[in-house]
Amino acid sequence: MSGPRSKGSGAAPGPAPVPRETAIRPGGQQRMPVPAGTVIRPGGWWTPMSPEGRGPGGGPSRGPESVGDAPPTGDPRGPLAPQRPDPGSADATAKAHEGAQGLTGLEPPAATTGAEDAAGADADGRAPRAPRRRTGELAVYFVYDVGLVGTGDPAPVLEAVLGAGVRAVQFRAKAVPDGLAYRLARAVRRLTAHHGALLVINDRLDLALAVGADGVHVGQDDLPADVVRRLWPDGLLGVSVRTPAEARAAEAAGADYVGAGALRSTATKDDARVIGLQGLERVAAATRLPVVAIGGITVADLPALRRAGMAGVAVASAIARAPDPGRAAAAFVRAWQRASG
Ligand SMILES: Cc1ncc(COP(=O)(O)OP(=O)(O)O)c(N)n1
Ligand SMILES: Cc1nc(C(=O)O)sc1CCOP(=O)(O)O
Ligand SMILES: [Mg+2]
Repeated sequence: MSGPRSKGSGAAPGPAPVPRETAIRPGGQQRMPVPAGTVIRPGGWWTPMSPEGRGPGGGPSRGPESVGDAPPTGDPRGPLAPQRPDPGSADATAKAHEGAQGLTGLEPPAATTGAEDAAGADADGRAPRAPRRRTGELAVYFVYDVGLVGTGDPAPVLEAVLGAGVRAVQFRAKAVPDGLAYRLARAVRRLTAHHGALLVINDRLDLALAVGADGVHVGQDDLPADVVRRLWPDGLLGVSVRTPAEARAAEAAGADYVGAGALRSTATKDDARVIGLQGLERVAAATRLPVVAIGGITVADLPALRRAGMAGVAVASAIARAPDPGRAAAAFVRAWQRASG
């Protein structure tokens, strides 16, 4: 669903089964088709790509075959352990995409995970809030960029980040083979659901549906926002904008929030166009939608971004590349609370 080759993170296609470590380089992105007429309903490995070959937090890289070693959810079979699909659920849809590797560890749709309270129960504490009503949880929105973190087990980074109070994760996998992207996204779904956090998939409606994500984020060169909204009426929909006009169009198309940026240039997305703080302010003034700033954001930016009317910050490298991602995430959460108080 992305435009022709978004830059900033890409992967060399890897053979099946999952390669032990897949190098992430700019390149093409494969697609997984959504069957026509699909009814759309809401719903570990660790091989970070640091030049030193060390994982976030300084730990060693681990191969995918160690997935079952350290289950994040208490499932002794590990994060990709088989789950029984609910017929008609996104899980069942996903099973159809399993292929020869037989991994079936898809988390059920969010509405049935049992994580509803943490996932945002209504004031009465009974009914889970629909993803579209949870934009307040985008305050510190972690972009889990496979180009930064690698194709290894998402658990160490995400357990740390989610444990630090981050309530929303975007899964961004550029130029990653479909099967691998699916398995990674499924593991991320499992972890986010366990923590009651939102999961938004970058670019790809098909992948979002396949793993039972809460939403999808599309840019100006991706599948048009009004088309996504028509196909997924209940999904949380984010749209990237740079101008007031784009923000108004996103609102008209049915977006739930806009991602605005870049605040500054960033190695995570080398084709990002900088609009700066003033550009962000202009976007915020043009729409009633929550505006999430993105692009090179650090903790020190949060007070100014809050004053500029931002509803949140989307952050990749300042967390993923930090020596201790959990600590970095906690600093963002604290700084946002302070800036908002
Ligand atoms: C929260 C948020 N805002 C903006 C973007 C950028 O989306 P896009 O312009 O489609 O670029 P890619 O991320 O697809 O390269 C985003 N991902 N998230
Ligand atoms: C994914 C993305 N979109 C951008 C935009 O300007 O639209 S900037 C960006 C990268 C965000 O990562 P980091 O926090 O490492 O800069
Ligand atoms: Mg995009």
